[in-house]
Amino acid sequence: MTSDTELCKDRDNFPPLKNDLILRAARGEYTEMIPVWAMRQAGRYLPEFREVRSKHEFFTLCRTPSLACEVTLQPIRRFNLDASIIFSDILVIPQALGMDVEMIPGKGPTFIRPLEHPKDLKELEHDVDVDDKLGYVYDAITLTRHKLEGRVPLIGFAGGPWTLMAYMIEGGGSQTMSKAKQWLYRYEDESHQLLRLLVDITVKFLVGQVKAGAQLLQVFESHAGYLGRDLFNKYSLQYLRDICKNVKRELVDAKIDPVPMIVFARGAHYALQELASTDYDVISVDWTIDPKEARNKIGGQSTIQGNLDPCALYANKAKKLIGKMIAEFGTQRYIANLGHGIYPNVEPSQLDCFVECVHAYSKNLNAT
Ligand SMILES: Cc1c2[nH]c(c1CCC(=O)O)Cc1[nH]c(c(CCC(=O)O)c1C)Cc1[nH]c(c(CCC(=O)O)c1C)Cc1[nH]c(c(CCC(=O)O)c1C)C2
Repeated sequence: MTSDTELCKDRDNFPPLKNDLILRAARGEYTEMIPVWAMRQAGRYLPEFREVRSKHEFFTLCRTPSLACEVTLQPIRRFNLDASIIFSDILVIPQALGMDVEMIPGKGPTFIRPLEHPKDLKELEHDVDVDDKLGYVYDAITLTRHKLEGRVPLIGFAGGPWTLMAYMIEGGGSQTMSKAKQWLYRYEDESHQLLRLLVDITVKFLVGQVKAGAQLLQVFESHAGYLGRDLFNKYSLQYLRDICKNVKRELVDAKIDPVPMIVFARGAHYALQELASTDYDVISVDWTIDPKEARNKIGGQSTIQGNLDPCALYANKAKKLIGKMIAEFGTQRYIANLGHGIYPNVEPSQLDCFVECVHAYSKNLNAT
């Protein structure tokens, strides 16, 4: 038996992939049924996650490859999902830049000393060795690729630069993002400086994740909706575009096949056309966007991911809502998902119903 410590470093002998549905959908190839996964599929709605979590602090889970691997696999054991996503958090990048973040029960991630003024940028570690600081994520990815035994592809991820900037300034969640937006209006140059720093680190981090075994990548620009068209175009779009372009270029330069990339700019209705003109292969949309409108705006060149309201899983007639979503998106160039992360009080059986319904309905539609 090879130990976890050895498997964490073995990037050469991954088991062959048995289910490539999501990769085919991302590349625009035919899929006999719609691939499906759920954002935050590893998490508190699963009793087995709460059990592990009760014994370990959140960031200890992220930093311990065997634990991160275990909670990544939990939803894969239970449901017929078509992708796994490595258990980690978008806030590991601010941590790598030298900021302390704690997970406070009932409150969520909290920065001990958020950025208050542009002069605080000097305190960040500008020459951070990403591969060294975040090597624990790479080890978790490599180990998980082995332990998945090729059942489904493994997704790596990072936060979008504006979303990370917002957390670094707000110090945690916020209703308005008014402190972070104040920077955008008042300290334009310093905002761009911070966003560029985040882009550089994110590119290295995502390339490192692919080298470690990630088979797709998703960028979570979860706070896009706070911006509106003008601020989004100025402070998010170009940086999201650069991340994708640079990750793909660096992989080609390193003679590694680029992997499909997904962008989730939550709330960015106004930017669907622009996002479709970037190099991202998949545009992920939230539940407030109408499927047909999304298709029209995004066009035929990109795959769409989304977008069931996470609360629709509570409905007595969830199957009907899932059927409607599939009928509207169609079965091709489509990855079924929720419009945002699954909530902690969802019953695991409700996610099972989502997965099974997507598969059954789409197989049926493809057969007719
Ligand atoms: C399970 C979990 C995670 N993060 C947090 C939790 C719950 C904390 C706990 O157990 O105490 C805290 C945790 N981490 C964060 C939050 C949101 C805080 C807030 O804005 O109020 C919380 C509660 C920050 C965060 N973290 C993440 C995002 C982007 C996605 C999104 O928009 O939801 C964001 C915004 C990404 C993330 N976070 C996580 C994953 C795991 C992989 C999976 O999807 O299964 C991923 C992809 C894991």
